[in-house]
Amino acid sequence: MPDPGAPASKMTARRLAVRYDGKLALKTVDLDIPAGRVTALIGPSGCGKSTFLRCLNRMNDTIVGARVEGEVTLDGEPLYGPGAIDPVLLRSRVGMVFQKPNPFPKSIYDNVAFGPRLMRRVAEGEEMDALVQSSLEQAGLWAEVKDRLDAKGTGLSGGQQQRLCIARAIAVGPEVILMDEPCSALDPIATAKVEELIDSLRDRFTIVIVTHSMQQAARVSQVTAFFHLGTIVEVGATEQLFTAPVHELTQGYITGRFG
Ligand SMILES: Nc1ncnc2c1ncn2[C@@H]1O[C@H](COP(=O)(O)OP(=O)(O)OP(=O)(O)O)[C@@H](O)[C@H]1O
Repeated sequence: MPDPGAPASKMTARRLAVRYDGKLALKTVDLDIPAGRVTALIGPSGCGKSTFLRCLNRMNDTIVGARVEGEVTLDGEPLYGPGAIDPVLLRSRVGMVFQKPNPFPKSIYDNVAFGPRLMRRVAEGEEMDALVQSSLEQAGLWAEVKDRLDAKGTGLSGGQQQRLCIARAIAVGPEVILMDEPCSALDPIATAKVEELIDSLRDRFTIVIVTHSMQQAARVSQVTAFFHLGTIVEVGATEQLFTAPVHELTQGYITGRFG
């Protein structure tokens, strides 16, 4: 029987398959992504985690030779095929934060204002100032940069740059934030800050994170999906998956026997 307390699915994937130059990288994956939760995607290198993540905001469209089959929905609306959401609108609803912090070579302020300006979301001046401030506050960076908003974003530390990229993603008002190994280029202190931030954001956003660190998945996520050779072997509540995995392959991976 369905659990009445379970959150609704914000996004769903059905029979999702991806080929690169004809070679199958993701094989008929089904996954429900619950609203207002952090979903972690784990698994050995090359198992298809990033490929899956990129399907959730059509980033695979930008890769020559990539072909996506199957269905993905956002609040029930299709991302692919007839009646699909416009990809530009989709990327404002489903934002992305990459492995390596990639601020634009612009001021801290202009980094955050970039998306809202492009989409003509808010007027310049007070309204934009307020949006920049609130985005930086939500990303836990405001206190550190409020006196130097004109300084280059690229001059910040790695951890600050990654939080700036999160502020930039937040500024366009997304509903879902995808993160592809967002801490892999950061030191442990910067990592801890970003992890705290992820936890604080899940009230307002649905988050999907690819991580190589099982400790990180256990710390930040409520749901974990274990990928292996292009398929999902097991998905469930994070605590359950790490303490009592059902599948032998999951057990092998989380105990470090392979991967
Ligand atoms: N742009 C691309 N062109 C061709 N093949 C690709 C491309 N991106 C990924 N692949 C292949 O698709 C498969 C899945 O890769 P993907 O990067 O999604 O895995 P991953 O689990 O995220 O790996 P990692 O943990 O190492 O980042 C791999 O065999 C990879 O070589």
